[in-house]
Amino acid sequence: MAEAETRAGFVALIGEPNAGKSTLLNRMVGAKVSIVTHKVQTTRARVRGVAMADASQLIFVDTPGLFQPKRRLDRAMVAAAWTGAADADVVVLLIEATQGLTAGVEAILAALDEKRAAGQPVLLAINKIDRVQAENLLALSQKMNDRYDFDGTFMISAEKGHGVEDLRKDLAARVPAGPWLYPEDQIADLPLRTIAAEITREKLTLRLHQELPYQLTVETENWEDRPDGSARIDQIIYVVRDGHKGIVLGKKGETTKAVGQAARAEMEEFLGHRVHLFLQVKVRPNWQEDSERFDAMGLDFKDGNA
Ligand SMILES: Nc1nc2c(ncn2[C@@H]2O[C@H](COP(=O)(O)OP(=O)(O)OP(=O)(O)O)[C@@H](O)[C@H]2O)c(=O)[nH]1
Repeated sequence: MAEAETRAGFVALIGEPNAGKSTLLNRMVGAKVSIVTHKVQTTRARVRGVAMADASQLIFVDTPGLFQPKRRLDRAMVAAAWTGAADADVVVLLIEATQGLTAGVEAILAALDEKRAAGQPVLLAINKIDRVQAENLLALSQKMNDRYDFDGTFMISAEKGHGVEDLRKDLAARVPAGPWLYPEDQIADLPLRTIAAEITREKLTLRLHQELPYQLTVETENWEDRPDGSARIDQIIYVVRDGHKGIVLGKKGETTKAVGQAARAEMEEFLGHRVHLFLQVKVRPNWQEDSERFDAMGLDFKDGNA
């Protein structure tokens, strides 16, 4: 008997900030490749994870949150999101059951009407169903399907896992027949340096709350694998103003120290070996306007129409 036919394809997850894209990706892929926090707009790099579903390989393009672009960097993020969606074999629009058909979701649907490639299937996944009543959910599903011709509707809780298997199975059947594109054990094609920088940025965001989450960036400057199996990782936290340096450092450097400890622990868990992490805080004014940095973050500025 012939073996099951292999399939492989790209799946774009799109949705408003905070819809739960990273949570869903992590659950599908089964490893923490995209950073989840309670803050909106955490996905700055284009993160892809690879999930296996029966004989199918699903390559997820986790797009940055789609929102109204204000600065040049933001426009590049939106362009990156659409680039991912345009190339995908299947698009999954993730919305929040608690929010429903918001103006933001409307804007995405309008953009989909315009940009959707011929024959490109678009699925609707209503997320966070653990937080709403069943009858409200059915009404929302009806409303969404009246508004847009979805190829399928799934009700899920990315966090709790409800409905995720059904979505995975459906995606597995939709991607085209063909050889797998990634080795089976490969979970992400993001460079480890970027993942390490994202981990530190997540810890900073959690620690600093309201203070300046959107105005700093983290870069991994140096990574040295040591003969004893550990790694020395040097990172720089860039802030835009001198006054921010003190906030990031904290009294006697205690904020940076706590961030470093939390980030190191997570890096060790992710990498499976010991890490010596060194953090420095530097001022770099207007990094958001610095187009050279976009490539380093996985964003293609050329598509940014800025
Ligand atoms: N109750 C509940 N919360 C969820 C669920 N899925 C995600 N969340 C929470 O919603 C918040 C946002 O989730 P993320 O996965 O970071 O959302 P995102 O769409 O990737 O957000 P951006 O990176 O800002 O685009 C987090 O606090 C999650 O824990 C769910 O099924 N139920």
